[in-house]
Amino acid sequence: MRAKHILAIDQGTTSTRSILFDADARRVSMAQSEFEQHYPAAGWVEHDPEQIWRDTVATAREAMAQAPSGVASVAAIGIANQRETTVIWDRKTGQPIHRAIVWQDRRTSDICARLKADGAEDEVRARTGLLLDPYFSGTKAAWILDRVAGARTSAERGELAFGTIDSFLLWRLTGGAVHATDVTNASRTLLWNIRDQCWDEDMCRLLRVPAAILPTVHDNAHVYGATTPDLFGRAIPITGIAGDQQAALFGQACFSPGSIKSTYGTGCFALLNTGPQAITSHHRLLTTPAYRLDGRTSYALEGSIFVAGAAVKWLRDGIGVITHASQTNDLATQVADSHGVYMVPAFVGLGAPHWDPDARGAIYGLTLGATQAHLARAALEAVGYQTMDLLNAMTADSGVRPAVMRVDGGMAANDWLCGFLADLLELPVERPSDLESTARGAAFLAGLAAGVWSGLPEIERLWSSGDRFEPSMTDEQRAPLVAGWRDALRRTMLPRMS
Ligand SMILES: Nc1ncnc2c1ncn2[C@@H]1O[C@H](COP(=O)(O)OP(=O)(O)O)[C@@H](O)[C@H]1O
Ligand SMILES: O=P(O)(O)OC[C@H](O)CO
Repeated sequence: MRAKHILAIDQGTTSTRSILFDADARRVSMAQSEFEQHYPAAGWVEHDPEQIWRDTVATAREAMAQAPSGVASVAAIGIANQRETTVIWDRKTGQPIHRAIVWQDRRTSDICARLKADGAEDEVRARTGLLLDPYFSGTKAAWILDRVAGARTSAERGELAFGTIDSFLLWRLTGGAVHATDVTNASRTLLWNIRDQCWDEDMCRLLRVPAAILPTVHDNAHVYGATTPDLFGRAIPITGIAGDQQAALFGQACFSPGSIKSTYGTGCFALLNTGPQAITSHHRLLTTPAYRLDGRTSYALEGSIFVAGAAVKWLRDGIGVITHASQTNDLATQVADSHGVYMVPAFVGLGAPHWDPDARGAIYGLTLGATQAHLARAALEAVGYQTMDLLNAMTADSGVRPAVMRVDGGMAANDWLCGFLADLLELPVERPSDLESTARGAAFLAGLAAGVWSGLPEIERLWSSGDRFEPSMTDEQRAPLVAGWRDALRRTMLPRMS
């Protein structure tokens, strides 16, 4: 093994992880900290940026301390982050002026509905690859500027900085020296023009976000800056940044057009690499940069499902049906089917391909025979059905039916889910030996810029397969299950459609 280590910071929706990788992309050490979710009103979700910052520093220190050679061997840092989550801070003090508004937050759905009614959506899609949905950062930033006293004026004077979590962490890690982000995070704001590769003045005007608050945008593998020496004992270069889902695509070595990965964390995000071509979706998927290296962009079609593991978390924390997430695997296996129970996990609205911010979760088909096991199975099945809907939309848009689906994220540890996915997608599902693809992707990007790895072919060779799940369900078995899902989905959206 060569001596160089890369520290990857994976700042996710529910936890902050720091993982040290060696030059063979093997995990050396890891530290993780779960943090508090704030729900100040129905449909609102916030995080405390100070807690995220404290956890980032603490987990990074812990991960490096666990390694035999400590901080000394760390060649570079890579950051992957929950995307869209919005922070605005004071450039002078470095203090956030409001709690971070999380990607799941629906508070700006009225603003989006108004813009849609004004006919802005086609233009928005053409410029940004996105749709008008409160998911993205732009309307969240405008909301903060409107609600915090004096913020809009300060923003226009250039006194405030906007960033997704990567940007906020970069600012703090560099002691306020660098206000930057990468192209994947920029592209989730509704303010970044994916074709011209610049902040879009018209979009800034439309969403009322002053350009003065926006960060500089770079390639994913880039020397962004260095940590202040007081943090970890010496300055460490920060040389890779990507939104977590793009980082996972990179960590899964999905470099060729037609390769696809699906990450099952809080939500589920499937990204299909479409190469240098930015495909416009006709099925309400997102067009998004997958990564930009040496100024060359590879694009992806993305399907975003807002609730995957979060439904399992709700079974555990919300209604106490289970005490541990992994129990869902055993429960699903105990029963022959879901007993006609369907869960539509629209807890924070529905993402792709429906984009219905006002839909809410529902459980259908309950009879007196329904048990805890059927409920757990229905929660897992819902994740499968939603992934199937995304894959069908991707195939319709791109003409590509991938040969295999690579999966990762905390929920991909669930064998039953992986088997059900293979059956529904009618594709082999491949799970890497280590599920931390997001962190590995951030490490790969940082390692590329730091000279630890020479290029994509070398990284491709470092990817290692764990388990493979082959489809075994017949069409006759699949058809009624899917019909039941379609019916449940229709019922969930129906009350507001009529
Ligand atoms: N064995 C399992 N079966 C089902 N769900 C699981 C399992 N293990 C973890 N999860 C779910 O996965 C999520 C955690 O995955 P993770 O990748 O850490 O999420 P994030 O990065 O979004 O914080 C939680 O929502 C949890 O409920
Ligand atoms: O925290 P995750 O892994 O669910 O990812 C969140 C996404 O980046 C939101 O777009």
